[in-house]
Amino acid sequence: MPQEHYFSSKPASGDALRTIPVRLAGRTVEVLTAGGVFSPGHLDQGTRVLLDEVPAPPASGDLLDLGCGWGPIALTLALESPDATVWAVDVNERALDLVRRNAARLGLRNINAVRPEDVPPGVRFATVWSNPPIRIGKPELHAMLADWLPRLDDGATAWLVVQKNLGADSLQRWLAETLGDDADVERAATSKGFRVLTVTRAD
Ligand SMILES: C[S@@+](CC[C@H](N)C(=O)[O-])C[C@H]1O[C@@H](n2cnc3c(N)ncnc32)[C@H](O)[C@@H]1O
Repeated sequence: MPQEHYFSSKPASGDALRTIPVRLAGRTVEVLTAGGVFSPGHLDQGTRVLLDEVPAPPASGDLLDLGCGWGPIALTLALESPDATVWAVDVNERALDLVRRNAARLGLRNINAVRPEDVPPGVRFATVWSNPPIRIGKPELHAMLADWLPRLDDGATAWLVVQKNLGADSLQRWLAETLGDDADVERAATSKGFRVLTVTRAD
C-alpha cells in the first residue's frame, strides 16, 4: 500500500472525529477534526502566523483558501467576510467533509468546500490565503501555484505562509522569477520560523 500523507485523496487511517477548541476571527470555537488530515490535534503554528499577520479580507467577491485541510483559514475568511463567497479547496475528501461540517456547526453558509477541479474556471479571486502543501514536492507545489495565482483579480493579493526551513526563500525567488512583471512578490512578515509571502497581481 502506498504511504499515506495528509494530502491523500481518500485517507485510509482512522477517521474518528474529535472536537478541538481553536481561536478563529477573534473568538474561540469548537471544530471537528479527524486523522488523515493535516494537523488534526491543534491549529498549525504556520497557520496561526498567517492568521495573525493578514489584514482583514475583502468584504465581498470570491475568496480562496488553497489547501484548506479541516478549514481554519476558510472558516476565518467566512467569519470575517459573511457577504463573500469562500472557496475551500483540497484534494483530500475527508478534509472537505470536515470543512462542510465545521461550516454547518458555525452556521456559515458562504463556504464552498470542493476539489480543485470543481471550482468553475471563470472564478477570479479577490484574495487567496494559503498554508500551501510544501511536502507534496517542489514540481507539484510549483504547478499548483502556477495554476491558481493567475486567477487573482487585477491588483489582488495572495498571502502564503511557508516555514523558513522548508524553502520559503527559494519559493519567494521562484515566484518572483516565474510571475515576472505580472505580479509583485514580497516578504510581508517573519515570525516563529515562518515567512509570510505576498503575491500581488499587477493592475
Ligand atoms: C499545510 S496543509 C494546510 C491545511 C489547512 N489550510 C491548515 O491551515 O490547517 C496543506 C493542504 O493542502 C492540501 N493539498 C495538497 N495538494 C493539493 C492540491 N494539489 N490542491 C489543493 N490542495 C492540496 C493538503 O491535502 C493539505 O490539506
